[in-house]
Amino acid sequence: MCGILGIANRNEDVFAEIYDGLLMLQHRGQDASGIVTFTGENFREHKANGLVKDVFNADVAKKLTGKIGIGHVRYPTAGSLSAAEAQPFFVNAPYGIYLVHNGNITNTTEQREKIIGKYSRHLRTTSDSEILLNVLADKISDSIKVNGTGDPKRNLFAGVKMTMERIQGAYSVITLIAGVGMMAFRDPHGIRPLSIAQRVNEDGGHEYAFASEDVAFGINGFEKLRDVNPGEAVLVDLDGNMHSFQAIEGKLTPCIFEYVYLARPDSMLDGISVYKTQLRMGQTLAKQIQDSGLEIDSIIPVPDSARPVALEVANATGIRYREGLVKNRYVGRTFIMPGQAERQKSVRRKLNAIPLEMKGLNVMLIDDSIVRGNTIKKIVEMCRVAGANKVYVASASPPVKFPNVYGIDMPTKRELVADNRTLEEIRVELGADALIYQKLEDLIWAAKEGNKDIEQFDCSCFDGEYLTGSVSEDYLTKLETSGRVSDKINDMPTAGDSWNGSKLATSG
Ligand SMILES: O=P(O)(O)OC[C@H]1O[C@H](OP(=O)(O)OP(=O)(O)O)[C@H](O)[C@@H]1O
Ligand SMILES: NC(=O)CC[C@H](N)C(=O)O
Ligand SMILES: [Mg+2]
Repeated sequence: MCGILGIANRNEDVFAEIYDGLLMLQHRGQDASGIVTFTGENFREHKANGLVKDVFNADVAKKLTGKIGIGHVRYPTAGSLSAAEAQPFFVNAPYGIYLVHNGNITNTTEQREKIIGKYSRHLRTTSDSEILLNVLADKISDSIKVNGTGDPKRNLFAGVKMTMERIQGAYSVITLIAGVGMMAFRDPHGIRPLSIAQRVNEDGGHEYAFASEDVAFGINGFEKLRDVNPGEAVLVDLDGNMHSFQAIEGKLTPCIFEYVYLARPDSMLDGISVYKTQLRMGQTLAKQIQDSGLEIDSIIPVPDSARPVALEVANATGIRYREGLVKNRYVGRTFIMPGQAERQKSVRRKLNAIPLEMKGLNVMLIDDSIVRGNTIKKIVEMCRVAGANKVYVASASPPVKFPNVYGIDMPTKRELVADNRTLEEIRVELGADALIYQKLEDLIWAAKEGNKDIEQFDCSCFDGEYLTGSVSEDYLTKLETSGRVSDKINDMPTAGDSWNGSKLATSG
């Protein structure tokens, strides 16, 4: 998961608004940030590894003039952690296109070969997003060859259609095109979120924005219009007009993990409130906790993301809710930290138990998810040291058993604590006195209640069912052997290095 954002203003420079919007999306990626604006003649770009607040400063703000621009916060799922792979990415033909991407492309090996071999293009990085951009550029060029340069909109939409026919995986994308405008598109399954917003400016003219989550709109006075449809492309031209094109027929199957952990609770994704979904997850989990017959003194959330679920578990069971773990607000999300050793250390830095809420008590810890088990294992240990009598654990989502190939960096089975273990074995591994997992059907119910038109969710990390093509056993084996992107700290080309095709064959 990354965060993407684009704003097209009519009168004012856009940098400050993109900056503020990216701050609202920071939870989606903490490794790198980037913004590019278009002045009417030139692009102005700045990107680097780091948080939004650290990457941009007043000098950069002065340089990034222009009324239209796009931005990105990165949490890598392909390639490496190199600063050269921070987004946006650029190709200078046709038009000059910048691209930001949230998701993960699964047929990169074959597409990389085509780009380098058949189309004689050069790729500078190991990023899947750079491949996506080059395929898009090729396809727009193909359309220009047939239709001429007269109608950029026609060429862009035709290019997106052909790209969607060639690229597989998950992609929510915003592009900035010199002399044309800003175009967003979403893969035919709509796996990652993307929405459109509108604002009426002082002259009564309409201005538009795109963002991964609508939480990025309000801060700039935009109001959400709708989600981008799966398989749809939407262009906002430099005159401020919006055009939409259903490039290929889509079927919405959004990633259910967005509602569990990735998105902010104050966001609405595809018509579903993340917060309300989490409350419903609390109701179903409460039933299982009640049925377990465990004697529980207090319900304690693992801050931050498990709070809404735990609150509702407490309401539904009548067991008191207590804040037994204090979070150090200066340490970021640990799940998306690079490197396993780093993640384990940061759990301890991040959370501390309150002995008063532990001593002699039977506590039920609630977390939104248990992935590698780093977080909960350390917390169980902490609660025992703080004097808890019994430490029970409940996860608001089912066991994570399968790699995610659609934009969450959990590519290998072996790192998942639920892999190849029975419930009892997981409990022992985590050191808990009891362990309860949400049932998948209950999680699906909790999300679906928010929008009954959605027939299916992408639940691949829970059930191993991959809804797009090209996720073969072979692809998964390759992922298993190449490991997590965020562990490839020693595998980092520096900004400006070029990587050749053969080096990249293993990078998914
Ligand atoms: O089993 P693990 O591999 O440890 O991962 C699961 C944990 O990671 C996430 O929390 P994180 O600390 O990233 O962020 P949060 O503060 O938003 O809950 C998630 O909420 C779980 O607590
Ligand atoms: N998490 C994401 O959406 C990542 C986007 C892209 N695959 C990258 O690694 O940079
Ligand atoms: Mg957490």
